[in-house]
Amino acid sequence: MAEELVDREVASEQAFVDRVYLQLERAGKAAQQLAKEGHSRGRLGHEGGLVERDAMVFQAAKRIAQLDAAHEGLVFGRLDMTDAVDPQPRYVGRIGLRDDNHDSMLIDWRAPAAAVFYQATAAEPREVIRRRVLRCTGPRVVGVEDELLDAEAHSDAEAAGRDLPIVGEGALMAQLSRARDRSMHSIVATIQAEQDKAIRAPGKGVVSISGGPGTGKTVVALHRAAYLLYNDRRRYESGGVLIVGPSGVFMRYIERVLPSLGETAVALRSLGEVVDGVRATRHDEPAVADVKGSERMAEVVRRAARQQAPGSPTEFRVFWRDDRIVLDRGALGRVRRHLMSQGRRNKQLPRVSAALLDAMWRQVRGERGREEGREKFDDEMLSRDDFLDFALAWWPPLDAPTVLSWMRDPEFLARVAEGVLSTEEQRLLLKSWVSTGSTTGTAPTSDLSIEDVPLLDELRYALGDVPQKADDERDDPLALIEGAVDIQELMTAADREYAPSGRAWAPPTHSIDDDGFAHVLIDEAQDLTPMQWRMVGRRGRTASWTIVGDPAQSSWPAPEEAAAARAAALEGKQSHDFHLSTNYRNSAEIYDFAAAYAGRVGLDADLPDAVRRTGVPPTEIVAADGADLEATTREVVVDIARQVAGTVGIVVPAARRSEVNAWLASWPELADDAKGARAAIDSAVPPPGDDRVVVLTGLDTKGLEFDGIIVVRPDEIEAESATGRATLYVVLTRATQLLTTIS
Ligand SMILES: Nc1ncnc2c1ncn2[C@@H]1O[C@H](COP(=O)(O)OP(=O)(O)OP(=O)(O)O)[C@@H](O)[C@H]1O
Repeated sequence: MAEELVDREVASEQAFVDRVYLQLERAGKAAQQLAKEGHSRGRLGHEGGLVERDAMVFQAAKRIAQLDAAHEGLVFGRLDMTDAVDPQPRYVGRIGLRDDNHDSMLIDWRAPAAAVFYQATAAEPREVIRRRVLRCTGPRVVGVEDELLDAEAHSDAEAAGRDLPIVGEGALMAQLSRARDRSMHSIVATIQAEQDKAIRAPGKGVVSISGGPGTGKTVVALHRAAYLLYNDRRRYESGGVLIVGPSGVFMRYIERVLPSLGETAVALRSLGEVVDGVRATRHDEPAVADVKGSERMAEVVRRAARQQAPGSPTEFRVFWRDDRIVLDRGALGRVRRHLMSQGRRNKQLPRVSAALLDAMWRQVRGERGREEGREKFDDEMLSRDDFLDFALAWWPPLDAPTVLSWMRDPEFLARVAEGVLSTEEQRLLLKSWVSTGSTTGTAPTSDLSIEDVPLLDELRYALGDVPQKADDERDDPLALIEGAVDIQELMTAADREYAPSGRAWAPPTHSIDDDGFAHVLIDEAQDLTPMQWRMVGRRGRTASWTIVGDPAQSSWPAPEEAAAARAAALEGKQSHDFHLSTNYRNSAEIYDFAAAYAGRVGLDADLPDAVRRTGVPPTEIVAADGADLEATTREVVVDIARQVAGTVGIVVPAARRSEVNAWLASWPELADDAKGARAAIDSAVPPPGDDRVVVLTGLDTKGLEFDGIIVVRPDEIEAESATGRATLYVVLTRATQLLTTIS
């Protein structure tokens, strides 16, 4: 009987969903037609036609992308309101859709009219009688889950002849028990009231979202980005939304959420990719990372940017009429200081020759020379190759990688780090740089570590962009120093923000003037070093922000220093704080185990309630090193991979990663019968395809989740760095179903 009722309800929802898909197809065709018309207008050739074409094609393409992305679970919610408000059902979906009469068929989940879907509760039903979540696979309705919010209004409505049966076991539990795959999914159908508040907070100042593990901070922040884009598309699409997360693996884990919500106009960057054109994926060892992340590096880098280029000339001599002119160290030092006081180094390039000529002219004492005059003197010098070569070699246009490579020289580093870094700290820096690249010449950016990127960015800002030359001078480096240069007009973030809409976020330009965004969203913010805060701060000077984090999960050892850098990055902006209190990831058994660990080692953890019980507590196993450890790990991994349908993470100390990878490659049963599980060979590179089993270090697991977690040698993970206990706490909070530790 109950099954029949469910079938009947599913069938009736299917009829509505079918109508929606039909309408969607029509809307898609109309958009394509618009695109086609746009193209043929462009072919007319006149300028007006082209502008019109761009606008139309863009709008149409955007609409098509939106519709394509919407294909998964397009309709997910239904509200039945009290008679007084609306006797007709209201449907909520990933995008809004109207029928041919322009009446609303589907309400966009971000629209004000959809807010009640998330905010109504049994305590405060807000005229909602029944909230229904539709579970769909593509266009097929496979189930419905109802919640009765107002029993009194329900019996009134039924008495008045409306048929509102309550079926299912609750959408949230069904959603939380699903097997995990390699990407994060959107939660539009089951956003909880406290999460909804953070998602819909106004796009002003800083919205800060805190909460313990698994409370939905990441997924809420992503839905917030979609919400902001929906509500102020012009501002955020033209100004750009920057989303920063801890690692490349994490960015790939979350990258599908926004497109599935119909949004593609965002820049998703890991901390190693924040600077345009740079992509670092390797971490330095913890002791080195601590030095590179410290705010003190800003001073070291600033000094480096002011140093004379190593190997550049220190003297220039020339005869002119009766005078012997010598620019010696002292004279050049004065010119250098004068130029440096005028602003960023590269910005001074157009002034270099004039400043040198000033200093030289002062040495012209002879009568003949004086009589011929300054103008003649300048003309003659500027036509001499030796002068121009000198000027260019003495004040060359510099890029950040080059100056960073200077710091690989111990003497140079000692000079710029004096009084700021200890000898031991300098040794650590040198060790990390010398082991990865040459000590001379320009440095490639390909061997940079994630911790080098903020140093590079700091240098970009200390040096300034090399002024752009006019097109006809582009190939002539000397054009830079021959006085007037046509500096390309660059748009600031504010210009872009208010540029005519219809143009998406501009592509990377590598120019610091184009670094700014309209919104900056930082995930796992507790891990940002002071230098990383400086880097992201520069991208959000005029932006609104969303900042997400949990201090107990922090792997930065000096929290006060990071807090100060964060405050400086957000200076003058008002903060609105939201706190999430329910853990949706871990089973209660697993989270209790992790929370007990946090208490035992003295972490000041924010402890959420875990709402789902599985009846399976974590397992602790002891194994001796060597063959025993491998055999035990193998047994546990194979067992867990068979028990869970989704992903499995083997978390190991960094020093054991290659060892465990080698084991994995040699275990045939993983390939054969553990339900399609195969071993990933290197966790630094995310495995291809849909491998279910991966090997990760503790730091790699930040922000991720797996159905099963096996922790190999937790004590070693704990001892790996000064913040190893926080890292192990993170590791223990990654599993949705099964957790085993092997000590
Ligand atoms: N309202 C919800 N409905 C369904 N699933 C949810 C909901 N909120 C959170 N989740 C799920 O809970 C899990 C944890 O979410 P998320 O990763 O965003 O948490 P987090 O707070 O960022 O975690 P951590 O700080 O531990 O990395 C995800 O699988 C997410 O989809």
